[in-house]
Amino acid sequence: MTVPRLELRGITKRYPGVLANDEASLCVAPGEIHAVLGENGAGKSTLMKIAYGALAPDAGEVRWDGRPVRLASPDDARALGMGMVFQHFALFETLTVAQNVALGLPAAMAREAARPWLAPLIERYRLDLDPDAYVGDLSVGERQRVELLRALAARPRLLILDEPTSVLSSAARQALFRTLRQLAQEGRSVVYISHKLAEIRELCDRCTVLRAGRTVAVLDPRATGQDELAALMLGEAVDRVAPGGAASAGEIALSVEALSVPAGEGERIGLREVSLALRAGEILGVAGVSGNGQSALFAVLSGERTAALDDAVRLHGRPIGRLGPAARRELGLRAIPEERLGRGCVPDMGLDENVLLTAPPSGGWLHRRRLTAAAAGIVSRYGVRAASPRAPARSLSGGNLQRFMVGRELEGAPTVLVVAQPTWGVDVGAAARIHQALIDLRDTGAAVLLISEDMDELLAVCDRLAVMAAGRISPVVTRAEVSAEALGRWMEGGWGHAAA
Ligand SMILES: Nc1ncnc2c1ncn2[C@@H]1O[C@H](COP(=O)(O)OP(=O)(O)OP(=O)(O)O)[C@@H](O)[C@H]1O
Repeated sequence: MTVPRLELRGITKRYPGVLANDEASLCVAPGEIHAVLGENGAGKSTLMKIAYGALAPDAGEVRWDGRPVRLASPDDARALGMGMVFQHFALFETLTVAQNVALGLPAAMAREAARPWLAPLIERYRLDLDPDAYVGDLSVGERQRVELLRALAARPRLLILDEPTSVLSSAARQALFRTLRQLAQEGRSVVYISHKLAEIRELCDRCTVLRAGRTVAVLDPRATGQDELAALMLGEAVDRVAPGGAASAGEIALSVEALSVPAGEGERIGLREVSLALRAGEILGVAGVSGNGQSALFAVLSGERTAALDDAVRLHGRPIGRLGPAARRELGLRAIPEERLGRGCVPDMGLDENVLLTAPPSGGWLHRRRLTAAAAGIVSRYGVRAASPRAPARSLSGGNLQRFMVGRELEGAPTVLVVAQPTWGVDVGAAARIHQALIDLRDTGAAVLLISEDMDELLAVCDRLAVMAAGRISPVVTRAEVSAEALGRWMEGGWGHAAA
């Protein structure tokens, strides 16, 4: 039998009130693409941080090439030949792509020497990045690709990817898969964490399933059905989303008219002549590869960025272009951004205090007990795993924080909801619950604008769809009229001919 490249034995890790890993194990062979699957909070990230030396286990052993190793820090793991792409970005915004890559390389590799082979590396992995661009000017999708590039630059013998495809287009995902298969053929190992069961079945040779911190199965994902995989990780079957009756769209609830805005901080593209009318009682999807103006669209609709003129944006017919987010919330508009930490939540504040962020108390009085009760309500209704309703936001697993934020905004009973990538990082069970919640909200007559890169998600819940490309928006089509080819063409900005 070949010696495993990486082996984790009996790993236990306890946080206050939570047993994140409970004698968990993982065994990855050379040249293998190995999936780690588990519901939100199952302990995947914790286990990976331990493998990568970012976290010390309370008990258990890490083995590399058959020998026990003590990893005091990620530097030790990198020195062995491990690379990792984290779910949350750890990039320097004031530095360029090339500088960020150089900083990620082991000191032994000449840093300046990175420059000449960087462009071919970007080309080879189809990462579509400018080495001289400042990371601060890049979109979320592009930053994700910088993280990936940084890991690949060190030529790792084992690469851990924590939900790498959540912000990739399907073409980029296929390119990534080709790359990962190539890495595996070269004898390198890949550990692949994802909630996307279809991807795991397409890409991975083996799959370790975690439930409540324990390893409950190691299997061949290709020989296991999707429903079976979901049931294994959740311990129960997943409810199917009921799309509900055909929506009877009502009055225009939110609209922008020929709006152009320059690219904001952290954006490459702004909005170019965007007109959009969202109606009550419908879910309108905005598809497209991130970095094409979606964040500018989100910002001008949520009020994070105000327009020069009041009537550039209208809510229920009322000009609101110059109103900020709080004033728009008063008028019934809620917005859920794609970045969870920092923008949607204050990481060091408790969940109860985070409720306060978008629901300030009436009369100016703070009732801590009421806040805690509100947070507890969201925690139970949206199945959020948290040590308590007062637990700091940063102590939640990524997917659980996303559930909490979606729940918090839905509880505000908005008449208009603008939401970006609502199921980024959530497991299949929670994704189904969030989709159902959006459909239920629509059925109450609310208008929902869903900005997403996930075509399956858009087709599952939207009544009408448009595509964003290069800061422009395509014609809007109903779900019945949608063709995958047309959408693909539109994502390249080619609706001039398509619409004719
Ligand atoms: N720094 C921390 N402090 C307290 N609890 C934590 C901390 N980090 C993680 N936890 C808890 O440990 C458990 C496992 O979290 P982990 O992030 O490993 O889950 P995960 O499987 O990666 O989830 P997801 O799919 O949502 O990313 C969760 O209950 C989480 O709340």
